Amino acid sequence: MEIGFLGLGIMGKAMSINLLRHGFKVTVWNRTLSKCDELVEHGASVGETPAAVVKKCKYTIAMLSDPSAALSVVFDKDGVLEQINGRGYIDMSTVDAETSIKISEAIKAKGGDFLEAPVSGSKKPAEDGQLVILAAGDKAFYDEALPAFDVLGKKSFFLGEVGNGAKMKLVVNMVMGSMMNAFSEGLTLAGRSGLNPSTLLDVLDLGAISNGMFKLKGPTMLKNSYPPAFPLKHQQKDMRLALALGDENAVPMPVAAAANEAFKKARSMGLGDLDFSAVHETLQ
Ligand SMILES: NC(=O)C1=CN([C@@H]2O[C@H](COP(=O)(O)OP(=O)(O)OC[C@H]3O[C@@H](n4cnc5c(N)ncnc54)[C@H](OP(=O)(O)O)[C@@H]3O)[C@@H](O)[C@H]2O)C=CC1
Ligand SMILES: O=CC(=O)O
Repeated sequence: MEIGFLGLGIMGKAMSINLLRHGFKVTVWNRTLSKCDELVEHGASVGETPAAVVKKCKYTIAMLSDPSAALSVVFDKDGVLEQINGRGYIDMSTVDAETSIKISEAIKAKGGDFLEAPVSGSKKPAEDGQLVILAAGDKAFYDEALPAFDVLGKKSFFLGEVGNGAKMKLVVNMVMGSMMNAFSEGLTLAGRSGLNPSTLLDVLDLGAISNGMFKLKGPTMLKNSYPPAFPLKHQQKDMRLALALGDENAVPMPVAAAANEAFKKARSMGLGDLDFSAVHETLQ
């Protein structure tokens, strides 16, 4: 079955290669078209525009940076809407519920099917097909897309109406961003107070707050090395969108708000394209 894929950044590249490796025929598009070349080497075809990809494929997946990119690819000239009638569209980007609902309504009005399906898990889980997929929208379309989700992820959740996937993803990343800041502060405090921060990593790993993120990011943070798996600018976008969700629901989130300030500071220091663990540098 032919699947379309729009957006070949860190995540989209890994995910589309994974689909190709598992026997799907994939047609790709990326705003910077030259990034499609590597996918062609893996067996993909290329569409010149989002509309051209959608026209060829039973359904098309998108993995784009933020709400404005997600809206632009759907609504602009040569965008998804022009060819969606009778076809499906799955937006796996991390956006807010309002953006997702706007896209869903436009696609349905044009006779297409829609799912939002943001993911938890970073570059390596994307490469290994170990993402956690947070889908919502048309249930029949979800069932149809399951063979692709089974390749991309280790578990898919169907969360009901459009918006619930976006909200779940933002809550998860709000917790993750707050944890990353607490972790950075802990590493810095350990070092400055005369402890060996590597020993702190061992102690944390043996206790009740042991987790994959500390284990994975801790050793590189101690080397002040932040190769981008999850770019810091995207983590700050997720904190911003999660805080807006908190505003809407009158949920006080002082911890997340403080973490957002740290990510903003990191962006102002020019660290937005590094991994989100580079927020550690704001304390150095
Ligand atoms: N990296 C991670 O660990 C994870 C990321 N996510 C989420 O997945 C999404 C993608 O992340 P990631 O792959 O890391 O991001 P990247 O920054 O690596 O890639 C972003 C992609 O969006 C495209 N893009 C940006 N702006 C536009 C636009 N205006 N019009 C069309 N295309 C555009 C880029 O195209 P171009 O190449 O031309 O710049 C690129 O293909 C984000 O929403 C992120 O929050 C979710 C889970 C994990
Ligand atoms: O959105 C990022 C992730 O690691 O999940």
